[in-house]
Amino acid sequence: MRRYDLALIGFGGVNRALAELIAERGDELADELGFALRVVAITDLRAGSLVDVEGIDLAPLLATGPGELAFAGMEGGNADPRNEWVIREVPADIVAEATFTNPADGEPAVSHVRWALEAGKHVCTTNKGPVALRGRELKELAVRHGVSIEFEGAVLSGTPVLRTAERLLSGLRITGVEGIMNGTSNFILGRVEDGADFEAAVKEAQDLGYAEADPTADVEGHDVQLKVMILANEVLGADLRPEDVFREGISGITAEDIKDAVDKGLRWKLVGSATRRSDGGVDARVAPMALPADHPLAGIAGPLNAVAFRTDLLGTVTVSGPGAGRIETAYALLSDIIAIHQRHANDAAASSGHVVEEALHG
Ligand SMILES: NC(=O)c1ccc[n+]([C@@H]2O[C@H](COP(=O)([O-])OP(=O)(O)OC[C@H]3O[C@@H](n4cnc5c(N)ncnc54)[C@H](O)[C@@H]3O)[C@@H](O)[C@H]2O)c1
Ligand SMILES: N[C@@H](CCO)C(=O)O
Repeated sequence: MRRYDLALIGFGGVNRALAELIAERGDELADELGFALRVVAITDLRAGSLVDVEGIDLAPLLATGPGELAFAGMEGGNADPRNEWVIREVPADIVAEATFTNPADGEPAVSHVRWALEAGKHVCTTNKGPVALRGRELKELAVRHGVSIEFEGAVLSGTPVLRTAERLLSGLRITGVEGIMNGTSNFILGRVEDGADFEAAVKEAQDLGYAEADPTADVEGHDVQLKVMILANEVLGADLRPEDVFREGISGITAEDIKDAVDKGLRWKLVGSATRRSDGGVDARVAPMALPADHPLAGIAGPLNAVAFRTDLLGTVTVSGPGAGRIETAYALLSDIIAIHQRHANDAAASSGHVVEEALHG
C-alpha cells in the first residue's frame, strides 16, 4: 500500500486536528482510501520542531495541551521551528502548511510553500495568504516541479467549494459568486442577535477555534477579502489584488442595528461577492448587508457558510457547509491529500510516496 509521509508546518488547531484524524482513524482511512499517512516532521513557532523519519508517535503529543507542547529535549526535537531546513531537507512527500494567515503579504507561509515546491514536495494548505496573494506564481512553480499545491480549506474550511467549481461545474459559464464566507463574523452576528455582547461573542468564536489568530481579520473583513480574491481568481479567471476588493467589516454594526433589522424582518450578514462585468473585468467586494429573511443567505447561521455560483445553464448553484472549525478544516487537508493521491498515484514523481509492505497491513 502506498504511504505518504507528511511534514506539518504549524501545529495549532488545524494541523493538530489532522494529526488526531491520522492517529485515531488512520487504519480505517487507509482501508478506505488505499494509502497510509505518517507524520515525519512537525514545526511550530511555540513548540519548536520534531523530526522522526520513522514516523512520529502522535499519541503523547496529542495528550499534551496545545500551550504546553515543547519539542526541545525530545529525541529529534529542537526549541527552534527550523522551518526551512525541515521543509527542504526532511524526506516528506507532502507539506501541510497551517500557520497564521498574514493578509498583508502572506509571509512567512508564502516562503514555506515555495520551499516545499522547490524541494519537489506536494503542498496542502489552509492558509489563505499564499493562495490569495501569490497563488498564480505558486501554482506555476508546482507545475515546474511536477508536484501539486492544493488548498480546499482556504475557502469555507472543509466544505468543498473550490473543488465543486473546478470539477462539478466545468462546462458552465460562471458569471459571479456571492456568499457568506467567514464563520467567525457570522457566528458573532448570530450571537449578538440572540442578545450576547459583541466582545464576548468574539471570545466564544476564538475558543471554538473559528477565529483567526488576530480576530480583527474576521471582524474587519480581511479574511473574506482574501476568500473573494481566491474565488475570483480560481473560478472567474481574475487576477485580483487586495486593493481591487472593496472591504468593510462588521465592527460598525451595533447591537441596536441588529435589533432594528430583526424588527423589520431583516438579518445582517457579511457578504462577499465577485461579479464578471460585460467588459470581462471583475467587480469584487466585502460588506455587511441587511438581507430580507427570505433571502437564501439569510438563513445561513452560526459558523455555517455558503457560496452561491451564478451560472448560465443552471442558474444559481449554492454550496453550503461549515465555514470554520478545527476538525472541519483538517478534513480539507485530508481532501487535498486525497486529490494529490488521485492525481499522482501513478506518477514517477509519486514513487517518493513510500510503499508499505502488504504484510504489515494483512
Ligand atoms: N481554524 C479554522 O477554522 C480555519 C479554517 C480555514 C482556514 N484556516 C487557516 O488555517 C491556518 C491555521 O489555522 P489554525 O486555526 O490552526 O490556527 P492556530 O492559530 O490555531 O494555529 C497556527 C499555528 O501555527 C503556528 N505558527 C505560526 N507561525 C508559524 C511559523 N512561522 N512557523 C511555525 N509555526 C507557526 C502557531 O504557533 C500556531 O500553533 C490559518 O492560516 C487559518 O487562517 C483556519
Ligand atoms: N477565521 C476563519 C476561518 C476559516 O477561514 C473564519 O472564521 O471563517
